[in-house]
Amino acid sequence: MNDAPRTYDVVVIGAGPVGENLAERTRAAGLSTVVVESELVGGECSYWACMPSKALLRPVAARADARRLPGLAAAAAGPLDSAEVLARRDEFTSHWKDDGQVQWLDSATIDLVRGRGRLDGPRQVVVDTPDGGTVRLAARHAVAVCTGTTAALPDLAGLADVKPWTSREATSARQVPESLVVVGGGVVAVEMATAWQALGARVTVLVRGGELLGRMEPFAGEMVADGLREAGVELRFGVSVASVVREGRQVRVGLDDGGELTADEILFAVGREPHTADLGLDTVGLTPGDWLEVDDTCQVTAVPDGWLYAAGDVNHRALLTHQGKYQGRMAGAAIAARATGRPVDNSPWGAHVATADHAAVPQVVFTDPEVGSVGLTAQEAERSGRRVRAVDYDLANVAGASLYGDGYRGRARMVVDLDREVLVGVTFVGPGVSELVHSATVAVVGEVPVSRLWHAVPSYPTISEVWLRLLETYRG
Ligand SMILES: Cc1cc2nc3c(=O)[nH]c(=O)nc-3n(C[C@H](O)[C@H](O)[C@H](O)COP(=O)(O)OP(=O)(O)OC[C@H]3O[C@@H](n4cnc5c(N)ncnc54)[C@H](O)[C@@H]3O)c2cc1C
Ligand SMILES: NC(=O)c1ccc[n+]([C@@H]2O[C@H](COP(=O)([O-])OP(=O)(O)OC[C@H]3O[C@@H](n4cnc5c(N)ncnc54)[C@H](O)[C@@H]3O)[C@@H](O)[C@H]2O)c1
Repeated sequence: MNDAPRTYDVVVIGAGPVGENLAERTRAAGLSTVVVESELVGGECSYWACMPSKALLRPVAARADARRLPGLAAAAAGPLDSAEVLARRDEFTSHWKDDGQVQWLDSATIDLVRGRGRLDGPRQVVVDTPDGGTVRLAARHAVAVCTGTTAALPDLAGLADVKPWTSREATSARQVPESLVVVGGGVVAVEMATAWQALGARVTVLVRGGELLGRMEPFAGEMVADGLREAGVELRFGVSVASVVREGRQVRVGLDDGGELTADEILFAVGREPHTADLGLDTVGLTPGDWLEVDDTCQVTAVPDGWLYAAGDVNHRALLTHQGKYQGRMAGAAIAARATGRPVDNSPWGAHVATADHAAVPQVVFTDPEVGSVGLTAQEAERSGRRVRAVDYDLANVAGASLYGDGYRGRARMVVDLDREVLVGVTFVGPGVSELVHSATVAVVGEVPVSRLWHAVPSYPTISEVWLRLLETYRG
C-alpha cells in the first residue's frame, strides 16, 4: 500500500446520479474533485432502477393509451413483443457499461478511482481497488457520501437459496418468467407488477397491509389497484410470506394465513437499506449500517468540524433520483461556499439548502393509471397542524382527458392551506398525468396564491384544464 494519500479538495464516495451531480458542482466551482465508484458510474438509477424500469414501462403505457382510442385499439390489441422491449431496455442501460458516463467525468475534469471506498478517520478515505490494491485519498474540504441504498430482504429461513429477485433482477432479467410473485405494496412492487404482467408473466402481488402506495393519497393506491386487476394481476392484501423454498424451477411460497402458492420467480420489493455497512462509519464515530442524518446543506449532523456530507438515498430524506440530484447540487454549492470563505445562505429556500425536501417532493409512479404527486397529502397536511381543505375533481369531466382516451378515468386533488391560501400538496391519477406534475411543483414551491393561480389559464383542450376545474371547485 502506498501510504501517501492523494489529496483533493473534495472526495465523493459513490458515483450514482447524486455523486455525479455533487462532483459536477464542486468541480465547476474550481475545487479539485475525485469520485470513488465500486460498480458502474451512473449508479443504481442508470442500470437497475429508473432507466431500465421506465424503459420496460413506456411501451405498456403507450399500448394502454392506444387501446383507449377507437381506430387504433384493434392495432394495439396484441401482446407486447417482449424481446424488443427487453432489447430497448438494454439500450437504455448501455448494456450495463459505463463508458459514456466515464467520458462525461473526464470532460468535466473529475477524477475517478474505481473500487470500494471507506472512511478511515476524519477526511481520509481508503479505496480497495479491483486489482487487490489500495488507494488512500485525503480531502482538504469535504468528503461526500453518496453511496445510495440496496434492496432490503426479509429475514426468512433459506431465502438466499431461493435466489429471489430484488429490484436488480426485476429491472435486468433477460427472460419473462411464466409466473411471478411480487411481495410489497410500494412503488417498486406496483411498477414491476405492471411491467412483467404486460410482458406476459402471470403476476400475483402480496401486500402485507390493506393498501397500495401507502405514502400517497388513498385514492392513488385504489385506482392503481383497479388498473392492476384489470390488467390481470392478482392482488392479495393482508398477507405476509412465512416461508419460501425453491423446488426445481418453481418457488413454493408459504403464507401466514396458511395459504400457499408457486411461481417461477419471487420479487421482494419491501424497501431499501442504506449502503453504509462497510463504509468505515465507526472510524468517525458513527454506526455502520445507519442512514446518515444531515442538515439542509447535507452536512452530517453528528460529525464535528463539518467535513462530512451525505446526499441522495443514503440520507433517507427522499429516495428519488431527482430529489437526490437536487441535494447534490445544494451540497456541492454549500461545500464550495464554505471552502472559498463565501457566506452560506441556509435560510429556507436559500442557495445552499435542500428546503424542498421537507414539503415539496414530486414523484411520478409509472403505472396505468399513472400517479403524479407533490408535497403533502391531505392527511399529512392536517397532521402538520395546518388548517387545510382537500379539493377533488374527476378527471373524466375534463375535455382534454376525454380526448386523450375513451373511458378516461382519473382524479385530481389539491390541498389548500386555508390560512395562507396556497397549495401544500397536489395529486393527479390518470393516464398521461406525469407531465402535469411539474406545474403543481411550481405552484407548491412558489407558494403561488390561489388568487394568482386563477390567472394561470390552462390551454384548451388539455388535461391541464383540471387546474381550472380544481380552482372553480375551491371557489364555489
Ligand atoms: C426499481 C427502481 C426504480 C426506480 N425508479 C425511479 C424513478 O423512476 N424515478 C426516481 O426519481 N427514482 C427512482 N428510483 C429511486 C432511485 O433509483 C434512487 O433514488 C437513486 O438511484 C439514488 O441515487 P444515489 O446516487 O443516491 O444512489 P445510487 O443510485 O444507489 O448510487 C450509489 C452509487 O454508490 C456506489 N457505492 C456504494 N457504496 C460504495 C462504496 N463504498 N465505494 C464506492 N462506491 C460505492 C454504488 O455502486 C452506486 O453506483 C427507483 C428505484 C428502484 C429500486
Ligand atoms: N417512479 C418512482 O419514482 C420510483 C420507482 C421505484 C422506486 N422508487 C423509490 O425507491 C424506493 C424503494 O421502493 P420500494 O417499493 O422498494 O419501497 P417502499 O418503501 O415504497 O415500499 C415498500 C413496501 O413493502 C412493504 N413491506 C416492507 N417490509 C415488508 C415485509 N417484510 N413483508 C411484506 N411487505 C413489506 C411496505 O409495507 C411497502 O408497501 C421508494 O422510496 C421509492 O420512492 C421510486
